[in-house]
Formats: sequence, C-alpha cells, structure tokens
Amino acid sequence: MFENIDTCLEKYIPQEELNHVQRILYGKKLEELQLPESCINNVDDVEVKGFKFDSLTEELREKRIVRVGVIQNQIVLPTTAPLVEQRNAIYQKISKIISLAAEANVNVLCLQEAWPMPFVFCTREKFPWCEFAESAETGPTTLFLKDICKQYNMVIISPILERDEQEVIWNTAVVIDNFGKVIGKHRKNHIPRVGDFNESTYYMEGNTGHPVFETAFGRIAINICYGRHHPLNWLMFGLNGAEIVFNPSATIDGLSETLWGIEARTAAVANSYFSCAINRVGTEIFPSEFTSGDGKPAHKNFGHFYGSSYITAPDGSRTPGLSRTRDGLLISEIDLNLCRQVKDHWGFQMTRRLDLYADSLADIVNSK
Ligand SMILES: NC(=O)NCCC(=O)O
Repeated sequence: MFENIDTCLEKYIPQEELNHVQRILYGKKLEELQLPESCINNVDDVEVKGFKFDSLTEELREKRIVRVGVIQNQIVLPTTAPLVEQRNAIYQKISKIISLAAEANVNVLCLQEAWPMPFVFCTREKFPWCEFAESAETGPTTLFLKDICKQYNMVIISPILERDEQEVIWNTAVVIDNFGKVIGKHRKNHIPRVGDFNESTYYMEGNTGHPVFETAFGRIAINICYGRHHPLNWLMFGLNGAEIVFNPSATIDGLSETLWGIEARTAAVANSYFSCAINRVGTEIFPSEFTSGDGKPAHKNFGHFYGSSYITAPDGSRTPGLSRTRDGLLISEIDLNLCRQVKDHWGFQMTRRLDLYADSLADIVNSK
C-alpha cells in the first residue's frame, strides 16, 4: 500500500529540487526535534516524529513554548470481539503511546475521533454499537484518562461517543486538564451525511457552540472531523480566542484524501492559530454487510482510514504527515506567541470585515 507522500517525494526528487518543492508545498523548513531514542525506536513500532516551529523572540513577552502531540491508531481486535475486550485492548495500546508522548515532554495531546471504539457508523445498526456511548464526566474512558493526565502533567483531549443523563447521544471531545479534572467538552457541530458516514443515525447535532478552553498550555478548541469542511466553524473558534484547534477525525481514502492536506491548513492560515489534523488508520471490517446507497454491492469493509495526521502553524508552514498505514505519534514544539506575530504581519483580523458579512449572512438567513 502507498505509504506516504513525503517519503515518496524524498525518494524520487533530487535534494536541490526537493528543497524548493518542500519550501513551496510546506512553507518554512522545520527543525526536527531531538527525541529520546527509546521514544523513536519504541518496542511497539509506533511511528514517532517531532518538529519545531520557528518564531520571533519578542522584547516585551517571554516565549510561550508548548509541546503538542497527536495520536493516530488502528483498532486492535476484530469488531466481532466482545465490546469490553475491544475497548480495553485500545486503552492498552493508547496508554503505551501516551507514555511515549510523556517521555517526549508533550503538554497537550489529542486522540482521534471516537477513539475507544471501531468507527461503527457505516453499519446503521444500533445494536450493539450504541453501547459504546458513555458519560463524558464519569464514563470508563474519562476515568481511564484522568489518572494518566495527572501522572504526566498533560492535558488530554478525548473524543468519544457520549451518552448524557437523558440518554441522548453526542459525538463529543472531552477536555481533561493536567490535574485530571474534566474542564469541559465540545459536541460535534456538523454531522456527515455522505457515503457510509451515516452518523446522524447515532447522535445529535452539537449544542455547545464554539468553546475555547483555557489550559495551562494555551487556549485550545476542537473542531470534530466533518466540521473541518465548514470554514465558519473554524472561524468561530478563532474569534473565541483559540490558539490551537484540534481536528480529531475518521475519514477514508476514497472520500476525502485530496481535501485532507488543505482544510486544516487553510484554517490555520485564515485564523492565525495552530491546527492539528488527526485521522485514524487502518481498515475496519464489520460483521454485517451494509450498502452505500449508490447501487454498488453490499460490503463489510468501511474503506481505508489513511492516517496522515499533520500540524500547521499560523504562518502556513506544516509538518510532514504521519504514515497512511501505521500507528503514530506526531509532536510539535510551538511558541504560542506566533499567533499574534502572524496577526501583526498579515493583519487578517483587521481586514476581514466581519460587519459586512454579518449583515449579508443575516439577510440570507432571514430571507427563508
Ligand atoms: N467522521 C466524520 O465526520 N467523517 C466524515 C468524512 C469526512 O469528513 O471526510
């Protein structure tokens, strides 16, 4: 299987031309982070990469250096295994990858969308899959992560399928701070109705707006998966003060791979914040056949989740992507001051004429 666009470019383009290609495609060259050997060559064969984004040294503000991490992973057991075993096996795998992140001094870490479960929404079957839905505050996944956050002094964003006290189901990212306290949650605003992503069968449109969470390591927000196709969603997190926006996702090659490198990256540029795009990896096969409503034969295989997680800075420079096929941990050392530096340079926040668009949008919305 095709492994990765970056390794392909490196393999075939001579160094001098490669420098130009990378400069034009990816922006400013990033320094590689020196990570512990035990982290890079880990026993679990997790791909670990780290990069450092450059920033100016200011006279009146100290740098605000933070290490951000994102994890992409395959599920562990077949989707036919007992649910609790499936979930525990994922917990076990992720706890090992989080310990690698801790070795690399990661401060804020985000996991992929619906990370403790297979991506079941293609099936349209309620049972047994709705059983994976759990409380954001007291469910097993949050309890599992709280201790880890405390142990490693790490903020973790945990995207889960949430079941609230009224038994309403949501697609939610839970934010747990570095003391192990749940400081809030965000529920996915935009629900896909495309291909096999039949997600409205399972959970409701989010009702949390565009929250930004103040943490010890910066102001963070989460734009869950399909929300990345909606520029206004990205915009609102920026207007509310986000310095880093995570985009935990689950998407497949036949559908979105050409858009993947563009959307989170342009959001970082347009809104002068860091964006972190995370996609799951692997091919998930389900016990019952399902159709895509496109006349093609019924199938049990959702397609290939192509990983390729990457991080972009507000100046548009970006890391290479993680592999399309392997579990991975991508780390970036960033200076949050870069957000303001880019705003001062480009002036997008002063030239964007929100008033003009607010009136036009109101006219369109009200003309129904
Ligand atoms: N999980 C999810 O929202 N997937 C939708 C597919 C896409 O947006 O690429």
